[in-house]
Amino acid sequence: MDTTLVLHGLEIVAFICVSLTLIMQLWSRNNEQAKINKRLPGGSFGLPLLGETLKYMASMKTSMPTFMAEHRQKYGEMFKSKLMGAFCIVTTKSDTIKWVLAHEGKQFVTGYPKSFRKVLGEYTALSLHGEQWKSTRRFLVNSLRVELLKERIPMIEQTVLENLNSWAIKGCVSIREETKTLAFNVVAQYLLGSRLKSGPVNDSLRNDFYVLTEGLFALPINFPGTNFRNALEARARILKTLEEDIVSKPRPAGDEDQYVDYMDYMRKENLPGTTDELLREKTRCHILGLLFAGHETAASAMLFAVKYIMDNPRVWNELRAEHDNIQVSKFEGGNLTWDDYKNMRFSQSVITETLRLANPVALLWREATEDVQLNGSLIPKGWKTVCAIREAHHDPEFFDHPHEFNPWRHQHEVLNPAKKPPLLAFGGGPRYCPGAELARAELCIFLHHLVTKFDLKACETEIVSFFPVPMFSNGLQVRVQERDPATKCSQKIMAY
Ligand code: HEM
Repeated sequence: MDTTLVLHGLEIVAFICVSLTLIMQLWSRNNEQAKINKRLPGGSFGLPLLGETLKYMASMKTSMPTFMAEHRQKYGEMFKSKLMGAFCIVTTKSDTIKWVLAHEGKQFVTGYPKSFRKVLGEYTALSLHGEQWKSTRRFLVNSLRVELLKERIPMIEQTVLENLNSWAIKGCVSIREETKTLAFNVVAQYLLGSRLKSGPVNDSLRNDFYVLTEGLFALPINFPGTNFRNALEARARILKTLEEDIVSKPRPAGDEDQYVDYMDYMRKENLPGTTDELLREKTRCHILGLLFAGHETAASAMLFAVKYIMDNPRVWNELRAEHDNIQVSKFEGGNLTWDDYKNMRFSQSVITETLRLANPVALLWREATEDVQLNGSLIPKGWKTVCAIREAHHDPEFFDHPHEFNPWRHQHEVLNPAKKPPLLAFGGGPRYCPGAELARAELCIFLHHLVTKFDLKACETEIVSFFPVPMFSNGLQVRVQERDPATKCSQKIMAY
């Protein structure tokens, strides 16, 4: 037989075999996918590439976001979706969310979207997992511990007073701007001592954090003019400022400095592969992450607390009575103490209710490290699990009239303990916010001086929205006046 003919025949056989194998593989993969799909909860992946991202963002930019509630109604408490470029299972029920958060490092690890990790950096706590995260976490918990916080109460009070005293002079203020400045100054001093107290470096850093926040959950399109690109550039400027304007300058005597402390600590931890250059980069990134996490969240909580107490005279009066009582109990207007803070019970409920309705963190992101079976549905390995805490905070099963601002619902003595509302404002499980107590203390001190010294009046009607963070259309413009002397108390107020 002609050898060319034989070779030709063999080629055809080989071609058929390869094609058959490919078809079989494709078929089995489709089969596998079909089996997985059957085990996924209901839901929709939305548009190709974009998924449901734009739909979610558009909903969060309104005053009454309905994306999650509508999906929950249609598909149940867990549903599949595609958000920020990732296939995900969204959970909206507090029990399920708590379970997911509690299994950090086991079935789940942190899984924030690409834009978030790129903008905040790979070395911030929320991007790290495994041993690197554990050692950073130990440092965080230690540096934000209660004993240290107690010592810093005078510093926080001083910073609050400096900020608030300028309000009355200005007359009409943007509460968003003012609370951003205040919260930034508190956390900057907490971390870096007096170096960042005020001035042009402080101003430029704060402005860069505005830009950075806008890009955190933007589509990761690295093109001039996009929010993502602007945020990356802001990040680079922040890191440069930290290195050149803060760290390289001599530390004032008596200042604490978490930058140096973190570097020393990580050097001692001696994680494999850590060069000196990498250590400096990690440290800058760590401080950037803390400055961000510590001020954007607390500022947002202060902003919304102001709005809610202004809109609810009964709350304002009860809050004022609580703080007037504390004030008259002090000798000649002495400074606030840790015990005073611990006595601000109604204020704590106001803060909790503010965070329930307008938590600065709407979604917590995890990634499944293995196939997880949850509530009868599958979360496939490698998929994101999105914990919708804002939605859980509006669950009518736990919160009557969930859209109403009602701080009294958190006063546990009047609650049936079995129905204690599930609060996830500071997360849960091993990643529970290490700055929660600092944030609460700062907010309480802020409320104390606000309601005891000033009367507030809204300047205009503003529209609220919740993306990328909760905010008001004009930053909440408020007319601030010294408190009417007729309402000042000279005696302890007994009944409130
Ligand atoms: C009202 C204010 C605050 C709110 C609502 C808040 C909320 C949260 C939430 C929900 C988490 C968990 C994220 C997750 O599990 O994925 C978290 C983590 C974190 N928070 Fe806060 N936070 C606040 C204030 C602060 C402050 C003042 C600091 C520090 C100065 C801080 C530092 C951090 C850090 C470093 C983490 C990451 C912890 C880890 O990954 O182990 N936060 N925060």
